[in-house]
Amino acid sequence: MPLGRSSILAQVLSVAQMRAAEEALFEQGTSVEALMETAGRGAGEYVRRIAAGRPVTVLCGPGKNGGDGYVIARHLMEHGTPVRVVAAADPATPAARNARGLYQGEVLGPDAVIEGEVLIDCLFGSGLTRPLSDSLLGLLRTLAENHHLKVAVDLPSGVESDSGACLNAGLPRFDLTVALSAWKHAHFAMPACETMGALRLFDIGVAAVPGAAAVLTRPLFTPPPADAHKYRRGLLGIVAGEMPGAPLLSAEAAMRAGAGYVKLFARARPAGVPNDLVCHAGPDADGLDDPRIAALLVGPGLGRSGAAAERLQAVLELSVPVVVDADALVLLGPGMMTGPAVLTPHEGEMAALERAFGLSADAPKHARALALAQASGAVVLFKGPDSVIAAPDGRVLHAPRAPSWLSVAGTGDVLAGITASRLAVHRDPFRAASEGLWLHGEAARRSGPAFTAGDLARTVSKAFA
Ligand SMILES: NC(=O)C1=CN([C@@H]2O[C@H](COP(=O)(O)OP(=O)(O)OC[C@H]3O[C@@H](n4cnc5c(N)ncnc54)[C@H](O)[C@@H]3O)[C@@H](O)[C@H]2O)[C@@H](O)CC1
Ligand SMILES: Nc1ncnc2c1ncn2[C@@H]1O[C@H](COP(=O)(O)OP(=O)(O)O)[C@@H](O)[C@H]1O
Ligand SMILES: [K+]
Repeated sequence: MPLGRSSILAQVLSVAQMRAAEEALFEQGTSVEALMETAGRGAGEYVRRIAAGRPVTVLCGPGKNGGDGYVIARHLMEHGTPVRVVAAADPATPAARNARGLYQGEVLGPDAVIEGEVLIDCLFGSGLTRPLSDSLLGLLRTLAENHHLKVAVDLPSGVESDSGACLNAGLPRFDLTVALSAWKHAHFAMPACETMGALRLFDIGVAAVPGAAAVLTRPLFTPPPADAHKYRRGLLGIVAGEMPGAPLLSAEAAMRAGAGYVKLFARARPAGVPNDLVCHAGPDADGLDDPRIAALLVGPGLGRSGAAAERLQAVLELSVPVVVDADALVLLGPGMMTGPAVLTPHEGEMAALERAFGLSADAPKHARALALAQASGAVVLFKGPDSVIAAPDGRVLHAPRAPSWLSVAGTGDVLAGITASRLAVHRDPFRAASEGLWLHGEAARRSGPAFTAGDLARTVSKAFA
């Protein structure tokens, strides 16, 4: 079945994939000029609305991003918005030269002193290959300082499309970034994504690209079937360790994320176990061989001692679908996982895993997640302000920005609990990671400012709404 337009619009493309998708449109008879016209008019309409009659300065570079800028300027002129262009360099491609030729308005050189209301950055887009020269960086920064509202077209100049790296220090921040034709990795990767302001995408009709990454969109949740019972909805076992607080937080979240039954396995019943959480007290691995267990969570509060490592080994040998988080990630090595698994590292745990699996950390975040997924055979949910999910089969999902209030102790335990709960429901690790990450972000959005991890865990059921 062909993909619907909204699935195609969720795809996230590398520069090479973007060029290939563009080539496919050319082969169907579209010209570069026509594509630039569509893209420039689309972005121009966003600019016209946001400018609301205020004068606009468009900074144009030599490539196609600059070409888009001349189309935007012409669109604004035609609709009565005052506009002028600052040309940082002469157009260097036939399409950009054509766009400049069609624009009849004012074009100033890079030395002009300009102050104004709205700045449009069309200096460089996805074609940026090296840092901006000092003079171009100076021009961009001066214009940014002298305008109130700043809009980047496709990408802010100075940002590397495939990695989200900022190739210069001191790049300006934008209020809005209008992506053209498809999302790029940089739109979701730190540090670039933080400079972009609100994100919008303008569709120019590219087709689905096989193997492309995608943005995490709202999953489809259904209530339990009419004949559901607690075991059919999934029994989740949470393996406690040396510190009781973290697995209790995971359990609070897991009980609200869909599993029919959440059971805490601890050596002794910890203080503060809520009445609605069943606790199985006994020695290591006691009770974990219950065939009704659909999924396990191990790691939060586990500890890093020899005893903790043995406990982890015993859990992984059961080959039950498992979420491996926190301390367990630091104890994990090649060959230890025997069943379906989700790993949920933050940056520090990722670095430990890369050492254990002999992987390089010198790559964009999504590529690091994918390399670990392929080396370990597990789905990897690499957390942070720019969380990303990768599967061994090559699927990659970027999360949209989540509230930075999540940067508080214990929210990782909540994410692990939600993800494990989803895994107990359907035993599909990639789906569990996607649903877990989405519910976690949505619970954070619904929790308002300055929440605790406990508040977040108690908000998870509302995120289903
Ligand atoms: N891919 C598509 O389907 C479409 C792309 N369009 C636009 O085309 C853009 C990509 O165009 P280009 O590939 O021409 O790339 P850019 O416009 O980003 O510029 C690349 C040009 O600048 C040079 N360059 C790169 N880094 C430089 C630096 N630091 N200092 C000086 N020169 C540098 C390159 O050698 C190349 O000549 C997109 O971002 C988007 O705005 C749109 O026009 C329409 C459709
Ligand atoms: N600045 C931020 N913006 C958005 N999300 C964040 C930010 N910082 C952390 N998070 C999220 O919060 C959670 C923190 O998890 P983790 O680092 O394991 O903390 P802990 O071990 O204290 O639970 C992760 O899901 C992470 O993606
Ligand atoms: K730009």
